[in-house]
Amino acid sequence: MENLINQINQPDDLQNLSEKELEMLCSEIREKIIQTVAHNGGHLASNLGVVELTVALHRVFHAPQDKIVWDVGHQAYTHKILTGRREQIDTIRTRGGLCGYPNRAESPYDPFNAGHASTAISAAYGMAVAKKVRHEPGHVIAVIGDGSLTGGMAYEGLNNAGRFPKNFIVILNDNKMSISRSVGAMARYLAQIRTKPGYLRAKGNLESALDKLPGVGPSLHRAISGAKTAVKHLLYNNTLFEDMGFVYYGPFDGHNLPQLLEVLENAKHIEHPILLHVITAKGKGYSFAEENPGVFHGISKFDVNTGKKLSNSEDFSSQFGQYLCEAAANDRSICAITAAMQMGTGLTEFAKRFPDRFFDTGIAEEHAVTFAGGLAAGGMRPVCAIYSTFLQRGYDQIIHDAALQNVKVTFAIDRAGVVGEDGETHQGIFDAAFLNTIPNCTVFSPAYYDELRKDLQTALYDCEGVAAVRYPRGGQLFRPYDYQPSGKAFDLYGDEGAGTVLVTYGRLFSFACEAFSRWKKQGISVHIVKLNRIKPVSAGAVEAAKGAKHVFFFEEGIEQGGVGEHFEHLLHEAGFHGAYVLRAIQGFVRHATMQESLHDLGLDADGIYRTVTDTLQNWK
Ligand SMILES: Cc1ncc(C[n+]2csc(CCOP(=O)(O)OP(=O)(O)O)c2C)c(N)n1
Ligand SMILES: CC(=O)[C@@H](O)[C@H](O)COP(=O)(O)O
Ligand SMILES: [Mg+2]
Repeated sequence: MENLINQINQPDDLQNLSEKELEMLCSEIREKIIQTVAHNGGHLASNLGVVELTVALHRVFHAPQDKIVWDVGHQAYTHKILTGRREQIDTIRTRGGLCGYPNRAESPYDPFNAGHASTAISAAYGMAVAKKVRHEPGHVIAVIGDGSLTGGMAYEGLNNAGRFPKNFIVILNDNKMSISRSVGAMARYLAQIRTKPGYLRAKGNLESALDKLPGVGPSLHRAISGAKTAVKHLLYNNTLFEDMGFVYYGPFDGHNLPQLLEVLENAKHIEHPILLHVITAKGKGYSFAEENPGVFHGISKFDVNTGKKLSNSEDFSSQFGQYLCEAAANDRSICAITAAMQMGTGLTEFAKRFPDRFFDTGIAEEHAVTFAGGLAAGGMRPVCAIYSTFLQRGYDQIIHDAALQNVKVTFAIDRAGVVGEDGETHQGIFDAAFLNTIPNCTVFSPAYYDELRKDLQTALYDCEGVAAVRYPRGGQLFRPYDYQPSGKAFDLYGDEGAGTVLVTYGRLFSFACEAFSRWKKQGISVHIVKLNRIKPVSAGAVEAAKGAKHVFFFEEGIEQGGVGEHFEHLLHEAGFHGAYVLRAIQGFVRHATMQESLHDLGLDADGIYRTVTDTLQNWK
C-alpha cells in the first residue's frame, strides 16, 4: 500500500482517511520527522510531541481560513508536512529550503512568523479580532507550550483576550518541559490541575445533566456558564484560565487521536474563548528523545540508531560556564541568571555546583534583566546569560533597570552574530547596535576563549554600571601564531604604517587574518585594528586608523547604528581624510549554515579578501 503520508498534499486530504488511518499517518509522520532531523538537525522532541494534535487540528479545522498560530514555531514540522510542504521537508533549515519555523512568506498556511516565545496568544487574538471586525468566517487557534506560558506576553494576551471573540481557541500543549523542566509557580499550578482529570468529567456530567432537566436545565446551564467566578468556583473548582474569561477544557491526553478529534469538534461550537489543556510527552515515539527531551529539544545531526550526536565540540558557551564556575568558587557574590536557556548558555554545571546562586527565570528575559538589577542593588554580582536575539526583549530593562540605576550587572550575550540554521528570528545581529545607544554600558567582543575569560573578568571587576561580553555560537576560529592579545581595548596586527587599515571585532578577526596571509603573499600591506572593547571605542584604535588612505570596517552585525558607523564618525572627528568602506549586515538574514551565511554576506575570509582587493584595484 502506498504510504498514507504521500496521499496528503493539503489538509483537506485528511478527510479521506479513517481514524485508524489517521493514527497510521501519525506513525509515518513521526518516522519522517526523526529521519529529517537526524539529517539536518532541528527541533526533534517538541515536534514529536504534537503529531496527533496537529493532525487533529487540520482534520477538524479548515486552514488557511481557520488560522493556526504556533508559539515559538519550533514544533510546526507536522503542520508543514500536512500543508503542502511534505516534499520539501527534507530541505528544512537548509539554505534555500524550508524555514525551521512558520513563515508567512513560505505558505498561506503560516499566518504569523515565529521563533521567539510567548507571542502566539497576542497574534492570534489580533487575527480573531480582525475576523470579527471584517465579518470574516473561521476560527483562530493559538498553540502555546507550558514553557512559553512562563513568558509575560502570554499573560498580557490572555488578560486582553478572555472576553472577546467566540472563534478564538488557545491550546495549552503541556509536556512539563521548557527546554529544561518548566519552572515557577505556573509550572506548579499546571501540575496541580493535571492531577485532577476528574474536573472536566465532573463539569461535563453536570452540564449534560442540567441540559436534560426539562424546562429549566438548558437555561440554568447557560446561566452557570456565564456566571461570575464565585458561583463557578463553588460548582467547578475554577481554574485561573476561567477566571481570566476563558472556558477551560482539560486536561486531555494529547496522543489520544479519537479523543482529540472529539474535543476539537466540540470546541468549535462553543460561543466563548476557549482554553484546551492538552498533555503530551516531549519526544513521543523516539525513546532517546523521550528519555532526554532537553538534549533532543534542538539537536544537530545525530545517528538515529544510537541517538548520539555526530559532532560534539567545545564552544564559547561551555567556556563561559567554566569561567563562571571558577569565578563563583572564589566570589560568593557572583550569581548566574538564565531565561530558560540553562543548557544553551553553558550553565548546567554552575546550576549543580551553586544551586543557591543559580536562577532560571523561565522564558522571561525582561524579568531576568530587572531581577539582575535588583540582585545588584542588593549587593550581589549578577551575571545574566541571555542569547543576543532574546535580549532584544530586555532593551528597556537594560536602560531603566540596570544602566540608569548605576548598578553593576554583567551580561553574557551568547549567540552574538550569525547563528545559522535557526535563521531570521534568531540572528544575533542587533545587540551591538542597540547596546551602542545605552549610556553607562561597556561592551566587549572577544574572538578567542582566553579573551572571553579576560573580558568577563574585566566586566565583573573593572567596569562601572552595565558591562556586556558578547560571543558567537560555536567555537573559536583560526588564530595566527603571532597574534598576542594585549588584554587592552584593542590590538594591532599586520603591517604597521600601511596605507590600508582593516578594522573589525569578534570572530571576523580570524577571517581578516586569513585574508591577510593571502595579501602578504601578494606583497599587499594591510594593518589590522582588532577592537576588543566595542563600546566605548578606544581613542587609541581611532588614532591607529586615522592616518590611513583607506579604512575598511567589517562587522558581523546590523549596519545601521552599529560599531562601524560609529567608528566612521569618530574617524572623521579625528581628522581622517581617506576613503572609508563599511561592510556590515543589511536587513534580516535567512537560514543557512553559519559558514554559508557569512559567505553570502561577504564576511568570511574570502569575502573580506575580495572586498579589500577589488576595491583597492578599482581605486588604482
Ligand atoms: C523569547 C524566547 N526566549 C527563549 C527562547 C528559547 N526557547 C525556544 S523553545 C523554548 C522552550 C519552549 O517550551 P514550550 O513552549 O513548553 O515548548 P516545548 O518545547 O516544550 O514543546 C525556549 C526556552 C525563545 N524561543 N524565545
Ligand atoms: C527554538 C529556540 O529558540 C531554541 O531552541 C533555539 O533554536 C536554540 O538555539 P541553539 O541551538 O543555538 O541553542
Ligand atoms: Mg513544553
